[in-house]
Amino acid sequence: MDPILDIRNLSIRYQGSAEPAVRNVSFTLGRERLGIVGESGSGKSTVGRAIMRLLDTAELTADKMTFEEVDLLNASERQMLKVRGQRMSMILQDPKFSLNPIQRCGHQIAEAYRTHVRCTKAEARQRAVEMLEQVHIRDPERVYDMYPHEVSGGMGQRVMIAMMLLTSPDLVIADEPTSALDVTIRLQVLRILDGLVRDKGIGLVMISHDLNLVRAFCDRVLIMYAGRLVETLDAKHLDRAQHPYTQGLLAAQPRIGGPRGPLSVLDRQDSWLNAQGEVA
Ligand SMILES: Nc1ncnc2c1ncn2[C@@H]1O[C@H](COP(=O)(O)OP(=O)(O)OP(=O)(O)O)[C@@H](O)[C@H]1O
Repeated sequence: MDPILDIRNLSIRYQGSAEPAVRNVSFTLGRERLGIVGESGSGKSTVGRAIMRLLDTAELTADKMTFEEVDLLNASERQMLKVRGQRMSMILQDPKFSLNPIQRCGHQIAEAYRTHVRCTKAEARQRAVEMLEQVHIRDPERVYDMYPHEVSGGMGQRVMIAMMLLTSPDLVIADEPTSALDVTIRLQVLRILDGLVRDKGIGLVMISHDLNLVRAFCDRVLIMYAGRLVETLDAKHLDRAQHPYTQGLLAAQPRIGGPRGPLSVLDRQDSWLNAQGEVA
């Protein structure tokens, strides 16, 4: 089956920056959960925003960058408006910044529905309530009428996912979707995302700092370091990592139940990148 995403040699340089934020990154995505892991500033979110074509202030080059039949390098903004929000969606870390603070949660979902589908206000409301049910909100009529500041972080994140599901996207990019949530709520949100991959066959890109989370949740993992893709591994075979950066990340993970001792600290080496700045 053709991949949902096919990216070859993607490089991105922000205007005014001497160094590219992303260099020669290549990967494909099928109907699977793909993790992108790396430290802060390694370029993970830049890759996510590039796929959505949300980088106005950056120069982007690639040999190929396609989403299904859409050529993301050459698509017009008009085409992208149709693709973005309908066939591909993004979930960000904190719903507080994504939801409109002065509109009731359900109203925001209903209005989003009406931008895509011609229908009455009552039909849009009905659809919004159904979406809230789909993300396991127990009392959807009540949550429909709540303002974003009245719902918890986990509930807000589910409202965002409900909004995203309106158009049955094929690709979801989740950028640290659970970092602001406590452990039990995090599991609920992950279960919903997992259901989307299993039941609806979407492709999910999960951007995260958390190697343990990605290891448990994803099928494959891309490891980024200093804008480069240093390694791609099956999540269940992370322990077979060859690159010293990945090995260092794994060694730096605290282990519950293991012997206590000082946590290992990642010691970066210039030799991880060669003189041309490529992965050694
Ligand atoms: N709008 C921007 N303008 C200029 N430089 C930027 C911009 N956004 C990000 N950068 C730079 O690009 C590099 C990659 O940033 P990016 O946010 O993609 O990293 P990240 O791995 O997602 O980090 P984090 O985990 O902290 O979100 C960093 O050096 C960052 O400072």
